Amino acid sequence: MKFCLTVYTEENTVNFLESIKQRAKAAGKTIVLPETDDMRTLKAADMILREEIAKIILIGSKDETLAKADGLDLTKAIFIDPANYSEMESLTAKLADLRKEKGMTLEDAAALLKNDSLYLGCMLVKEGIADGMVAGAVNSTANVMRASLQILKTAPGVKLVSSFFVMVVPDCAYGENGVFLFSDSGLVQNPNAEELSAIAQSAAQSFKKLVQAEPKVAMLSHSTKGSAKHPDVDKVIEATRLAKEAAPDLLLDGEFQLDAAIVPEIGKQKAPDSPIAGYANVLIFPDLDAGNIGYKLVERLAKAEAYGPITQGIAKPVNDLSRGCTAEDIVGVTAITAVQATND
Ligand SMILES: CC(C)(COP(=O)(O)OP(=O)(O)OC[C@H]1O[C@@H](n2cnc3c(N)ncnc32)[C@H](O)[C@@H]1OP(=O)(O)O)[C@@H](O)C(=O)NCCC(=O)NCCS
Ligand SMILES: CC(=O)OP(=O)(O)O
Repeated sequence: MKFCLTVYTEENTVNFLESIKQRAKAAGKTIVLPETDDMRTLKAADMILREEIAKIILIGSKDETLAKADGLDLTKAIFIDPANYSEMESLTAKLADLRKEKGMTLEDAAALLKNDSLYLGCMLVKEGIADGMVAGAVNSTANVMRASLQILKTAPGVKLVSSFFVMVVPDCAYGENGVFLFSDSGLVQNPNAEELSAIAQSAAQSFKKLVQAEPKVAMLSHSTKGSAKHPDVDKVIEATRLAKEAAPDLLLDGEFQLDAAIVPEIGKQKAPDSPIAGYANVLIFPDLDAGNIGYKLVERLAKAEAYGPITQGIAKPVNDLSRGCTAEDIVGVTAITAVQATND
């Protein structure tokens, strides 16, 4: 089922999220939330189950979790307790086999699955017991991503896993009526030109899948079309060239300063020959410092909704959260994860 998202009103937050939730509901996917000790996660599970956005697996003891979840309805959650889960032995053998070249023994795998719910969650996704995982309310991004990268690996034909945020900016006419994709704001620390080009191409696909509109991709820099000279600028120019070569049909251009990328009048002034200057809805940051600082600025100062970091290029969807997230953020990222798990 497809929902048209090309028209946003000033209530674009509601439109984006509601559309994603409807698509998630129709998909009927199962998502594992491994951070069961976190109250925001339990509140999110309650909301997700009540709204029937996805089926939920919680990792941990059912009795202990229900005792903590006073006032919440988690009766429809599936509990997987590492202390008595029937598949533990088989998952242990599979994990040890997967990581044997890295020196992992059966004992190591058993200890990891028993003590680290991120690894157990990723194995549930790997084995198809869950369709995706959402974590990071408690764990750092590096820990969430390391577990998923080690177990799930990249999708076929993809060399690099990276991440993005869907930013829904209130009262904003820029981008897709205030909806943007920012990448990479969470994972790849210092991409070279080739990696930056890969990030841009993945981000365009992610935008198409989630926002269901035509991506217009801006390669961001502190320079617009040669206005500044520096090796950092050269990197973005080369990444732009590589991305255009690899995906000639993509509406992608650069290098742009942020204003030239999203403000039509400034785009026209600084880059008059560009087909997308001033109209970009996918913003590719030159490195993780810029991307992470950029999304937090827009989230905190413009009061934007920030969904992510969402992973792209991974074999199956595992998504991270900021440790500063709310229960509502977890609901949104879970819905996005369920949509990512679909084939449409
Ligand atoms: C995610 C992160 C931990 C990976 O770091 P790392 O040091 O490469 O981790 P590891 O060496 O343990 O790598 C784990 C595996 O993932 C692979 N991998 C790492 N990054 C990858 C990427 N971007 N794409 C695909 N595979 C990747 C490695 O090759 C390795 O595979 P292997 O163990 O099968 O050989 C690192 O990129 C990171 O810390 N990023 C920043 C996260 C962060 O703090 N963000 C800010 C807040 S959002
Ligand atoms: C995405 C991000 O910045 O995560 P955290 O705030 O948890 O570091």
